[in-house]
Amino acid sequence: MAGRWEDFLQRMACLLGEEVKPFAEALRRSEFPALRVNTLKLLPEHFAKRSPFPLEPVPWCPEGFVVPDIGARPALHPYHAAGLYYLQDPAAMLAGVLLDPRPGEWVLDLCAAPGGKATHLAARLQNCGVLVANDPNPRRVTVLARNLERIGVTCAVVLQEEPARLAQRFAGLFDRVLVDAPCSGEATLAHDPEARRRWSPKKLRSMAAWQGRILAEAARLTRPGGYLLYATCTFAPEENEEVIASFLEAHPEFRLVEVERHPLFDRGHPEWSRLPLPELARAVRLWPHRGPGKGHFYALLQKEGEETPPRPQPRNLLPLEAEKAYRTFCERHLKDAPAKEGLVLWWEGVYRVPLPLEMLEGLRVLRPGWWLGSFKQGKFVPDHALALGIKAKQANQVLSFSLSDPRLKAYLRGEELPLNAEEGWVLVAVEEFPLGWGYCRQGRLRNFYPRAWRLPTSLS
Ligand SMILES: C[S@@+](CC[C@H](N)C(=O)[O-])C[C@H]1O[C@@H](n2cnc3c(N)ncnc32)[C@H](O)[C@@H]1O
Repeated sequence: MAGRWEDFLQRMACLLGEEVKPFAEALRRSEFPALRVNTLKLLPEHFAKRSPFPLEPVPWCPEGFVVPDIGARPALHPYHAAGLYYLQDPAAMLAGVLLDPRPGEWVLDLCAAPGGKATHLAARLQNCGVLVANDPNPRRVTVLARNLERIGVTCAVVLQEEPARLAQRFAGLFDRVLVDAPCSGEATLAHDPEARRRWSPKKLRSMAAWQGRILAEAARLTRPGGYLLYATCTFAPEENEEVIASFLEAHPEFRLVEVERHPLFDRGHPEWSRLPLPELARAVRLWPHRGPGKGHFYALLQKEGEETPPRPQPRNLLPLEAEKAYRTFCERHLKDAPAKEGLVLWWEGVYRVPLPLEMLEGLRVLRPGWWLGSFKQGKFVPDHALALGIKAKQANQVLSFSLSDPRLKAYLRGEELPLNAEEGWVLVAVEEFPLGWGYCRQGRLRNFYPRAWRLPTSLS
């Protein structure tokens, strides 16, 4: 741990003085888990009533809670599988609060994987509007798509693109843009040997140049009057105040916004920047020794002007046969069709897209929208994302387990279960929160819970 860690602390001592000791201790400490309640499924106060874990509120995020029990394993709880919460560092929860998207808006998360902040943005949108969740890393973007599905996000398009390609296509289109930039990750140095190996003062400069380039594309993507939030989980002024100072110098059409302050927020530090613009003090720094979480930097920027571009509506482009199969499924298994507009067939998948499909032409698309199911051999087969995006009361056949029912874990392990019900699709749930599909036939429930999510058989 010595070497780079010591170099890092020495640099931080120049900034923090005596405070570097509690700072270093806080970074070394193992954190309690923290979760953000998924308001697409239930309100924080309702979750608090049923929570199997003790909860302490995160001071700056009404949906956020620390779980002050080191033995709690919220990632393995069935509520996690049902998308009732997302595990997230408390400092990262401030992004959704500061950017604060409103239902109906068009929002872009440019560096979105694995989806902590994107799922928060979708929840604030109440699934109404458009969320473009993008990440150029092919492995990470797959995890992003899965997390959006688990949380029940139905308004998202998932892309795997470079920001410059998005800026060519979507310039001036988004009401709110988040750049949660790739950074040197100093907040994770104490526990991540790989981050320590990569870290060096020289590296901070090259990261800053990279961040500046991403931010410049994000500026093109923001509409006049729109908001752009820059975030990092690192402390180096090179990657924070200095990136914002250079950005403001090159983009006089943006101003730094003064945000509502919590007593635990520190300000940005102009005196740490080579370009000491006084307005840098409007940025927010969260420190790991002053509040929950490992620390973050945020700068909320607004573009001048006031122009909402036309928002083209998606059209139904489902071939007749596929539409018939989808409608037949809905009539038989659901109370009503959960999506009626913007239906498209993309490869074998039936999706509800939140924007016209032509807008995505030529881009690397992982999900053009909410994956309702697949059209195979003339039949509609529902997807996991459909189960997680609806309420149990919308399905005709529901098998809802209590937490103490041993069949619950058996289902999550992927096992087949005995079930006397009508032949057809069954929505499986925990306490009325959907978990996935099963298909009932001849007294057995075939298990369609996705392999990637299944509990290991060693966990009973
Ligand atoms: C700090 S992480 C994002 C975390 C994510 N926002 C969340 O809350 O879960 C930074 C992300 O930036 C992505 N990235 C790397 N290069 C990028 C680029 N040129 N443009 C956009 N994103 C990039 C990485 O793949 C990584 O997933």
